[in-house]
Amino acid sequence: MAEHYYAKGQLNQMIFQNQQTQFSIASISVVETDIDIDEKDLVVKGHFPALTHGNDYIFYGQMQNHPKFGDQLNVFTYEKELPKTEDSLVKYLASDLFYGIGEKTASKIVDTLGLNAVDDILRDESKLDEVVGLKAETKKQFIADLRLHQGFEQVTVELAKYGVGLQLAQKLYDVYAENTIKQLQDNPYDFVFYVDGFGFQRADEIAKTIGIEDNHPTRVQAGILHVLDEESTNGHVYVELPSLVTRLNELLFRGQTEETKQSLHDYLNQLVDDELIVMEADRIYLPQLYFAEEGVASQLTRLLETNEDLTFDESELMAAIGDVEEQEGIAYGEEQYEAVKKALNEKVMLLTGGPGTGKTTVVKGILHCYEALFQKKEQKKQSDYILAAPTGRAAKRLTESTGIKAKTIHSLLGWSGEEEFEYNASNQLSGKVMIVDEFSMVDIWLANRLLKAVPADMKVIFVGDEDQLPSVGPGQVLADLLASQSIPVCRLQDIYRQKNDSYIIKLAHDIKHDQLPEQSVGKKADFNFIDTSSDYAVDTIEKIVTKALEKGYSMRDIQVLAPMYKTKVGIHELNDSLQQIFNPKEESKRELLHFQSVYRTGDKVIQLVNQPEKDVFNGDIGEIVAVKDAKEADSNKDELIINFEGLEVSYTRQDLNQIMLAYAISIHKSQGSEFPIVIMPIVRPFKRMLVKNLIYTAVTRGKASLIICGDYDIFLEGLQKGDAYERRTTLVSRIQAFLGHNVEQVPQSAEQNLENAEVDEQEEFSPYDFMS
Ligand SMILES: Nc1ncnc2c1ncn2[C@@H]1O[C@H](COP(=O)(O)OP(=O)(O)OP(=O)(O)O)[C@@H](O)[C@H]1O
Repeated sequence: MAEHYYAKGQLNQMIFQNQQTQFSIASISVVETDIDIDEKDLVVKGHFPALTHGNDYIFYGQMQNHPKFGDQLNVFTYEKELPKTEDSLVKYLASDLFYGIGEKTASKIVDTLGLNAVDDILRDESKLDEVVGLKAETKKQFIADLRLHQGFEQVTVELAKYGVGLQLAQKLYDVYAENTIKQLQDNPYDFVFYVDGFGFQRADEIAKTIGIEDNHPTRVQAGILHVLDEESTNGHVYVELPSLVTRLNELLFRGQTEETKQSLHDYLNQLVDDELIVMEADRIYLPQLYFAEEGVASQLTRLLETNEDLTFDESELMAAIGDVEEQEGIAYGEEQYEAVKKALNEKVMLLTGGPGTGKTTVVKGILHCYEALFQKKEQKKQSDYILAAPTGRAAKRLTESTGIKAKTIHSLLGWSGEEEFEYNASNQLSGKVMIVDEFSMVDIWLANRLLKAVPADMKVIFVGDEDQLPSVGPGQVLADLLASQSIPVCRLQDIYRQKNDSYIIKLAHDIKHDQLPEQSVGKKADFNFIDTSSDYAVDTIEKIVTKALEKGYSMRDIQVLAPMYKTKVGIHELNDSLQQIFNPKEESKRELLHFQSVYRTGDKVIQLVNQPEKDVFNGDIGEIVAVKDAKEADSNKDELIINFEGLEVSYTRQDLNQIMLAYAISIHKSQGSEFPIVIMPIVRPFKRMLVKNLIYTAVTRGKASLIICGDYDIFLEGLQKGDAYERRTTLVSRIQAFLGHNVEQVPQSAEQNLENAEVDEQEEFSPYDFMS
């Protein structure tokens, strides 16, 4: 901090304040400074909370000359000195910072406890009992507020010494509160795994400052976990030893020697002994991913080997299918009929096929035929069927198409968000048939959890499109199950939906089979490719959206999909522009500012993470129905109320990083959903991201209309890049090993780990614990 200037003073006026980001500009009247200025007033600018009158503040930072506003102090950190007179202390305690404390109560506190009231209460909460007439609730809230404000300020001052500015300090404080500094001194690497935006390099610099040596186990261990974490964020289940060694040497020991390389091996062995990583041959796993793979393989083996066979008469099956055909007004194709039959016969089955091949039709057939053949004598029991999907929207679609309530996998398993799943190996689900749709989206960790909860007499049918993107989390479970050739499969190839006039379906299947027109196909009934450069893509999309709205389509019908958040045609930019069209600013619409975003009543938003306790899940799309300010909300905090298909959920500012505007969403987030109109920019800045299964996933989201705008050559190039998302997994060989096919030797140490009673303890971590 030596290079920083300081200025001590009192607030004249808050010029600007963004409550959420805490970005503030204020004018202060200076009483003491080392800055060479003549005026008494100084503008200070940076990330700090609203200042209150009557307090002394000390700001540290760099001077900057703003062309329009003149000299300003760019604040790096600040300290607040507590009020020094009884009057100003009363004003401070009666300010908006302390909920429920008015001037009368504030005076009482100061009269009773004097000028040291704040310090005394922070040291010993029972001091507040000396103030007569304070309700228990008020006391509790006051102490919490005091700790929040005072604690945060103390922490920011300390953190500044380690080069951590106010914005990051706020994030650290949200997680560690008053333990922030202790955690920093014990193990700053912890921040990398639990605080969004806290990088390994920064932790490493702090570690150096506090004297953690290069070869210190804490550092090396953090480095290894960091590399494994990054790899799992990219979808990989393991890292190969040579590549881990290279990465670690780069990360930890620039200018490595053979000696450090050797010690790295020693650390790896130590970590294996401590069960913090698992090594199998030359592969290194985070334990939770290793055990998830083992779990999926062993659970599938259990089901395949123990589940009972069902027997039924073929003529009865034909009669049952006949009923469904009559109901639906269609004739089941041969492969569809075979799929229904196989699903009834097999204990576990994979049903895969591109769009419009009749996966849903087969699911309906399975449900109807199971009921007709095996529940003949009983009353129809819906409780025998479990239908599930990885996202809320996919579950809703499945419910609509089958007439049976489908749940998200998380809610099916009873996830509370923090504790274990309610349904697990020792408390399994009940039912006879489980069908899981959109299975390509299920990652290795969730697949393991799901399979554990399946009882031995339940049939399992996994439905998915193998050409879509793999799961966001690690693994590629559907692709691996198919590749294992150990589980019965039905692949539907014939296309039924809008057989003659749907170009979307034709395009999807052409992409799948690598048959692409060289020339832009231009306009079709349900498809259009509009040539445009990246400079005009946003404009073009705005025009298309405006036209669609004029034609009577609603915000819910129209979905823009893009592969990237940044760049001038990225999701953020698109959302900013499209918000003006879909839901422009109006007097009557309330707004809430959050970082760079404005949320207003009527906005379409997307949930970005699973929140099982609120029953909202990653990818759910909702609409803001109310914006409340703190005075109106029960929580006494600013709130957004979002309606997700009838379910109203409230979000305080703290929760707002869980949502974003959803006029444009990522292709990854669109998995499992379909929209009447899909608009997709395919432009040069996206080139790096565009690969076949990404484009295929986007194309297959459009139900009635798909409009691509951009550069046809970039589109073709993307479609020719097929393997960019290949993931490192070992599920195929594990399944084969468990089933006794093509057995690969599992090393002794891993076997021991498996037998070890601590396996369950390991599994309590989820890969999400390591992913931001
Ligand atoms: N055998 C058939 N004869 C006539 N129409 C059929 C047949 N099978 C399916 N269809 C129709 O084709 C359309 C697509 O079928 P379905 O929704 O079952 O396919 P899907 O594979 O689930 O498609 P998607 O993945 O795109 O949702 C539906 O309208 C369905 O009624």
